[in-house]
Amino acid sequence: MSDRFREVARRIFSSLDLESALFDAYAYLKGIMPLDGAFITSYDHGQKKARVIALACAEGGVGLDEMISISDGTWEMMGVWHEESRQNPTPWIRDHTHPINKEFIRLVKHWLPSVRTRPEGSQNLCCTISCALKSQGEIMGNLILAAAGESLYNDSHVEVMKDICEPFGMALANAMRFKDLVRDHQALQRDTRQMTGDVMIGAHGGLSKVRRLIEQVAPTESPVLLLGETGTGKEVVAGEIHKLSPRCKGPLIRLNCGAIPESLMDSELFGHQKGAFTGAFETSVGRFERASGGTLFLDEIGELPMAAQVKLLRVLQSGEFERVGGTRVMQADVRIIAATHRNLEAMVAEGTFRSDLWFRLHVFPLSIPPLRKRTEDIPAMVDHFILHKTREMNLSYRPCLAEGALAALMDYPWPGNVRELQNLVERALILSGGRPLRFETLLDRPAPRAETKVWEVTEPLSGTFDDMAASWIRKALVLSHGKVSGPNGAADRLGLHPNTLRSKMKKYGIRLHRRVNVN
Ligand SMILES: Nc1ncnc2c1ncn2[C@@H]1O[C@H](COP(=O)(O)OP(=O)(O)OP(=O)(O)O)[C@@H](O)[C@H]1O
Repeated sequence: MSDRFREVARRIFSSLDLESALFDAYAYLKGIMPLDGAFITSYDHGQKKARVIALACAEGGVGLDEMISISDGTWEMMGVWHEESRQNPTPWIRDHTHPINKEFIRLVKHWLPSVRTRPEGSQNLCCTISCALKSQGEIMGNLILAAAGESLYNDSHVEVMKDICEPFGMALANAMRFKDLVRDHQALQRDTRQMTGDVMIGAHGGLSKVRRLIEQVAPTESPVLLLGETGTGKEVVAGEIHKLSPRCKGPLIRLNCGAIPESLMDSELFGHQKGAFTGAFETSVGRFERASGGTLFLDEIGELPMAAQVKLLRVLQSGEFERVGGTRVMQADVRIIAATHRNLEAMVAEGTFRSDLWFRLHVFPLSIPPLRKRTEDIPAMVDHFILHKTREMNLSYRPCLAEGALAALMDYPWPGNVRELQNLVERALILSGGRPLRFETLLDRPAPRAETKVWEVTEPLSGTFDDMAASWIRKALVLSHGKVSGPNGAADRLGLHPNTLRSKMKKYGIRLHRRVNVN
């Protein structure tokens, strides 16, 4: 394997964006041969049109995916070339006098506005060297390298082309497959949204204020922080923001920060190069790259480990990131929506969430009220869930509600919010056997009632908050026999991270080398 092959392969496979990979390869090739532009094209023989998939020149890489009509004369010559390339893949040199190159200059002027504005004549001489790009024996397209001037390419450049056409062919095939996958994924997302209703119930009721805020923030690029109890619809709101944003044609990619082990978090966010760590058998694309041009929804952001918080902050500040084990700096082209059911401000005070990251995310906080505070939405939600669950469950009938059923729902505190209501409707449908739906018995259990505890103050306050906190820490240390971390340790009993507990012990002057006094 030649060094040229290795270097070009490394560059052309460095990114799923064919245009940036092509620009990387172009920068390398420009150092070893005359070069002003590199083009990856394919031809539609039915329509007699050329498709420019990507091009790279001094200004950078551009992904075009544009169809251009070609004159009949040129098309015939292209047909001959295409047929010959099928039989014999030797690269072709075309000098500045070749008629195809005259047509090529016309196309280059069309694709590159900067060429049009250069002094007349400076771009009118053009040599090209091109080769067919094949994958599994099929011609997928062509690589055309072009330089302004006369008779610039010779046999040594043919050897370069022979070396590099294979990785270019594979990269083109992968890029086309990736594009298909993205298209499939978007279609699937559309279908899923249609199946689940793709509507935010309550937009004109209990969520009307939320709806107004969504409409105000969606057109901007600002990060949004969604706050609300579990199941209130934070993901639904994130979807609405994305849908109404200028990024709506791009992907909406979700990462549940609470579901990824800490050791894999960097790789999930930023991707990794093959061999970056034990088990990294393949290069993997992270969520930042997958969300490129769209929105990255970071759910359960409060669960993001400290080390990952630092890295996320760095990306939000610089707009750049690298894959784990990679050397190439990539631009982050995403809009961030984060969500949490936790009190991030308290976490910042406690030292478990970085204050600088909180400031970055807290640009536009949007609170979604719990369902018990917008019971007016319950009837429409029940209707909506009955409609969609009967479809999903392939039921031939659509049951109605029994008398008093709605009243029972309106009276319930809904600790699990909309998700709990959705599950309840599904359970009632399964049990109904076609009879009117009733919920009373399903609700007949001691629900964990949020916000219903009545606090009674029987004693006056004695001491400050710090005094109380220090006293609790001492008690927890006594109960855990001085053990700070681990199961049944003081940190565990207090619901704190051991490091947080240690820093608080330092703050309150609590030491462990002698018996801890409770008071
Ligand atoms: N306003 C709404 N209209 C229609 N469906 C909703 C609405 N709000 C929530 N849902 C449905 O309720 C379920 C839970 O919503 P979602 O996952 O968005 O909640 P969440 O706040 O993100 O929950 P968690 O905090 O657990 O991640 C989903 O199936 C969602 O489709």
